[in-house]
Amino acid sequence: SVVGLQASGKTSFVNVIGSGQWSEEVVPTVAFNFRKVRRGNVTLKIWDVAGQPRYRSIWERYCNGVDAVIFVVDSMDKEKFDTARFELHQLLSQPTLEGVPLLVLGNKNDLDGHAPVNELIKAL
Ligand SMILES: Nc1nc2c(ncn2[C@@H]2O[C@H](COP(=O)(O)OP(=O)(O)OP(=O)(O)O)[C@@H](O)[C@H]2O)c(=O)[nH]1
Ligand SMILES: [Mg+2]
Repeated sequence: SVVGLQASGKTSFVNVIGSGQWSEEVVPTVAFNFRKVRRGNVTLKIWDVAGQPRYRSIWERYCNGVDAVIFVVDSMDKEKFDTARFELHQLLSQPTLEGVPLLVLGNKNDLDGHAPVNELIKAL
């Protein structure tokens, strides 16, 4: 399951994993997208969940029972780190998520001025 604030780049990330292609033509996700991606003998079933405030309460439903959660952060958007931190910790405090592996992915690090990893760790 891929979650994180709106415009952090979740759908773009899943597109790149799925088709190896980057597109500027990405629209904000409504609710969620489901995508199956095959890599060798592995099939990834990916929930790409919407990040706008009204959808955040459904994250838990898509994270509950998965093999891993990826929390995507826009490492350029420092003003949203506090909100990202709040939402991440809110999600992790759900009893249903106990023991689920988590990857925090600092995205948009192609842009000049993005927060380095240790700043992201501190902020989140
Ligand atoms: N420079 C740069 N831009 C990115 C990157 N990833 C995504 N973007 C841009 O960020 C914007 C939002 O990307 P989306 O993939 O739609 O973000 P999202 O997290 O799926 O957003 P929601 O579906 O609304 O939750 C788009 O304009 C993307 O082109 C990246 O790694 N670098
Ligand atoms: Mg999206």
